[in-house]
Amino acid sequence: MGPTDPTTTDPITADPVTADPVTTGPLVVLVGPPGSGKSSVGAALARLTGTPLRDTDTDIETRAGTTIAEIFTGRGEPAFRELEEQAVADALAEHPGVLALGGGAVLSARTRARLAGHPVAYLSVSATTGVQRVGLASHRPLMVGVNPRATYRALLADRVPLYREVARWEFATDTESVADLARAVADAVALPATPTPAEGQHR
Ligand SMILES: Nc1ncnc2c1ncn2[C@@H]1O[C@H](COP(=O)(O)OP(=O)(O)O)[C@@H](O)[C@H]1O
Ligand SMILES: O=C(O)C1=C[C@@H](OP(=O)(O)O)[C@@H](O)[C@H](O)C1
Ligand SMILES: [Mg+2]
Repeated sequence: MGPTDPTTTDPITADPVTADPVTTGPLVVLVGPPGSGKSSVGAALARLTGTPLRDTDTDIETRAGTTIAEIFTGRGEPAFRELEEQAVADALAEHPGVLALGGGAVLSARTRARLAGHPVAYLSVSATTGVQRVGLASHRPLMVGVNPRATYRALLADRVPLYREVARWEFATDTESVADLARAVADAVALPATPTPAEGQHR
């Protein structure tokens, strides 16, 4: 996907809204399903560009003082989604660097509207690779179940249109390394790469 017109729908009035590019906020926002590499590529991008990383899953756990798995089990998914909506809104308002969202953040219409105008990159992944990457990780409560592959396919069917709605760029991640993806995102979004001391030694 190349640059797209960041058009979305006002969550209150349902009127189409064409957002102007925002001039403050994160340098780049990463969206995509679990296992697409948002957290890993986000960390690599932050290192590459010498900018801070923020991951809304970490923010939610810090604020709640517990794990995402505990929030899902103890309070339920709707409670988690409310915390997530607030965490994304705060990070969009406050964070100037690389921002990785949780895979389900785009389920919120308010969040999708808030993302309009921000430089959003969608990391895509096939169901086969996505399931391999997340495995049966219990810290991803949505993936715990009898048939993770069917769960993951259903998740992709629901969400791929939403990732595409909010993103200006799309990167297929199945056969790319985290480092190559970080460079590709930095190039597309025109982020300046800052050589780390380790890279400098090879010059
Ligand atoms: N491009 C990639 N190639 C190989 N492994 C990857 C890639 N991206 C992510 N992974 C691995 O997949 C797992 C999930 O990655 P993570 O960054 O946590 O994804 P997300 O935040 O999108 O759920 C981690 O073990 C990570 O090392
Ligand atoms: O897809 C989802 O609904 C979720 C994805 C997770 O983040 P990652 O996409 O970083 O794994 C985390 O927010 C939570 O377990 C719910
Ligand atoms: Mg993550």
